Amino acid sequence: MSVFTPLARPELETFLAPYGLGRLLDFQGIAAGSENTNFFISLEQGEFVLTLVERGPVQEMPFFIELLDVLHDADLPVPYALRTTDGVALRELAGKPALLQPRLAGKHIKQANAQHCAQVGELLAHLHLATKDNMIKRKTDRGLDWMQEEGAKLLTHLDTEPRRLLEAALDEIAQQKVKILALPRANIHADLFRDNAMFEGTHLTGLIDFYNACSGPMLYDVAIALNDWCSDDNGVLDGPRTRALLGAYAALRPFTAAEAESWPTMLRVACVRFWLSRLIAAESFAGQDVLIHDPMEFQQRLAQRQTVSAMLPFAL
Ligand SMILES: Nc1ncnc2c1ncn2[C@@H]1O[C@H](COP(=O)(O)OP(=O)(O)O)[C@@H](O)[C@H]1O
Ligand SMILES: N[C@@H](CCOP(=O)(O)O)C(=O)O
Repeated sequence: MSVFTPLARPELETFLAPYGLGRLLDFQGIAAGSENTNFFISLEQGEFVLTLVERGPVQEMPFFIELLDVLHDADLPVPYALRTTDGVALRELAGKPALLQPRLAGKHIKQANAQHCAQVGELLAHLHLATKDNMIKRKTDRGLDWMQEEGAKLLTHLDTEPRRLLEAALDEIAQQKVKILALPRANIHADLFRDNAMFEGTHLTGLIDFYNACSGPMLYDVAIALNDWCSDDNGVLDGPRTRALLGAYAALRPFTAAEAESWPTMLRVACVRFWLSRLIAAESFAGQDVLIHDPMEFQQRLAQRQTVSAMLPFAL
């Protein structure tokens, strides 16, 4: 489980009172998630999620709150910080920054099909279109510099084969960095995995967990999503799901020629990002009661992305 900070009913009741949403009926810690403490909260006036921010860029909470307001105002299905009757969005509980958000309907899906992937592509394009002309600047703390720095440190922890794979990827990042950073930018989710989307049947009801969101190349966001939504169990990209996600995205925001050229590199960079963060998490949380994702999954995906056959549909 990942409830890092347990809460007692009286402190919750005191915290929730200023929202004016009625009495606390029930609350339950959420086991899923690996970064923050989350609770499902039932109040007389509805269902909510309380998040205590445990790690990561705590000082940048105003960015996340502003971005979610922008996306909510653009009618995208995202949570957003509710305000107390005095208008306060970011509060503190048990010494941690705390937010109350509406609970989105739906649940995560494990097995994605082409219909799910098309909706993910469409929503991702809407997210980028809603922010690309008024991007709220935030440099990611897990960008190319971070990959180069952490990757170099981790090389010595790896066996020969994965070390060669990572070395080649780090060399490519060094060579392609300028090109990657010059690609078209917007605010990006940067972690659009299956466990950050909610579905009712094949209908995408929401996107959650914006704590990796930043300003960055839109193509990077597409590559991150594709690597999770469209990989098979061997890390190979599945044709129908890949075409569905890319086609739905490009129908709303056509890719540029520069993006098409950088596509194979971007798929590899997106693998490196999560291979490294999972290796680091596996080392730092070993033996603890924290959800750790398997680093091997991204090692395997990176190995499979050495040759990329899926072309990016782009506007001429
Ligand atoms: N607004 C929300 N609506 C519905 N469920 C949510 C919402 N926010 C979080 N959850 C639930 O909590 C779980 C963990 O949330 P997440 O933001 O992914 O945590 P973490 O930041 O720790 O990874 C999600 O998998 C989801 O089930
Ligand atoms: N979706 C990621 C976890 C989130 O990344 P992090 O760097 O914020 O831990 C994964 O599956 O690895």
